[in-house]
Amino acid sequence: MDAQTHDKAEPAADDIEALREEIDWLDAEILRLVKRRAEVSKKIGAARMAAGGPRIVYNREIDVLARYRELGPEGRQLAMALLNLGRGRLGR
Ligand SMILES: C=C(O[C@@H]1C=C(C(=O)O)C=C[C@H]1O)C(=O)O
Repeated sequence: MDAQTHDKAEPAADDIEALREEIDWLDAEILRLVKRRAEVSKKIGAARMAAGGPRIVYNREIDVLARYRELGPEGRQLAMALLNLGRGRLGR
């Protein structure tokens, strides 16, 4: 069995617990990064608005949407959720 075949094989029941641990770790990392992203985005928005700039910079948001395009419709939803989280109360 080559590495590729092995990668595509179903995990044995014994592997499930280890894979779940990896998912738990990944979710914790994703949550940490999403929270940090929202914090940074809010900081930029507050600084820009304090300087009299706009609340939203559409060309930057289009770039963000493009980054997630490879994930299809879910990528768009994910990118929109990230952008919305960064707006916080500023965007409501
Ligand atoms: C963070 C910024 O402010 C807003 C938030 C963005 C984001 O969360 O990626 C992108 C563009 C802006 O509408 C920015 O201008 O870079």
